[in-house]
Amino acid sequence: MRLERFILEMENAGFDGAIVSPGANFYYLTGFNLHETGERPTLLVISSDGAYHLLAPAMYRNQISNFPVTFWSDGENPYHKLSWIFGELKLSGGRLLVENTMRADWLINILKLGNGRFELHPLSQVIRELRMRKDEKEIKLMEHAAKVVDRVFDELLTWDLLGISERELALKIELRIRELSDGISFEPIVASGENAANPHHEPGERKLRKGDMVILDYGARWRGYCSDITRTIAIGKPNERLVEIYETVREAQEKAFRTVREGVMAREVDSAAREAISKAGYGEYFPHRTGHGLGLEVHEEPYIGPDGDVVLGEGMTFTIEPGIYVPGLGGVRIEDDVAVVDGRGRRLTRSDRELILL
Ligand SMILES: CC(C)C[C@H](N)C(=O)N1CCC[C@H]1C(=O)O
Repeated sequence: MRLERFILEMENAGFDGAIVSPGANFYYLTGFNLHETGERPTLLVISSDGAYHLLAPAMYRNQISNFPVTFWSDGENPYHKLSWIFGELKLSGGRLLVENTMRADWLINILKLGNGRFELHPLSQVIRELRMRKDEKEIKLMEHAAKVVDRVFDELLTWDLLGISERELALKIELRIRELSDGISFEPIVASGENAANPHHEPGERKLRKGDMVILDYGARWRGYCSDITRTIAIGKPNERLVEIYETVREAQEKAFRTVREGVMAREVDSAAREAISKAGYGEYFPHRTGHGLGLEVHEEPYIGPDGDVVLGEGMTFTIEPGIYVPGLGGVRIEDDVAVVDGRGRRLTRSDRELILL
């Protein structure tokens, strides 16, 4: 069980306990998807002695079973109950891990209860090692999420794209992802023409026209796990320079993928892509890392950048997505999701990477 493995790691690292609020780590450890509790304090308290207890709003009563839990109702003070939980778990002080993204008001109240006796550290310090290595079941879920985005890509190539606005196309992509999966893993990016020079362009009213290169970046979620794909397509014949840029990015992506194997540093994958792009004279137009870990979150460890000091290992899953962005002209990005399986890189997304002219 994940929670037991986590407790072991936490104890080995010399921590007395952990406090986890809703989010990917909470889901990873409990299996409960309580992402919507908002401002209502919801906290998983774990002691390195092996005991754990959840504090949750009473309105989530039906979503939590077979787990030690104390509910609080609107109008009650949840921190009185949290204080009781600390007592039960004998957590009166010491070194505690806390969720990196915990709300400040919850954190302040926890510190008050600790009365100066808690020394807080980020949870990621211990949980990152567990989260980074996916087991077979997790990889299967990610494969499913990847299949959904591949299918959406196949389908969108049959849509009438000439004259559609970026916003409309992003909506159509989102709708189709929602029909085929549990939802989107992030708001789709549709960046056409000169807008494609912005890696995180927000789809707007610009309509797709002949000669455009269009970056499409979108993802699906399946049973908590994410996919993330980018393809760049051309509407009619694009300008020669953009075709050259496309081929450079395609080669960079391929070279980076071929570098993936167990024992290689994340930064080696990044430099394979970066070198190919720099050699073609576009180094200054590649402003971001080559990729990022992917799993319960769309951005997680290991990060595949120039400073990537993680040694790639079995079960790690990440994207490879080099890009070139030239202001006033446009841009190209090609992205696949990759898993390290049997020591080698395996592409989870498999859509065509040749330049497609519509
Ligand atoms: C959530 C993002 C928009 C997904 C996207 N595929 C992505 O991760 N990136 C696009 C440009 C670089 C990269 C990033 O690191 O943000």
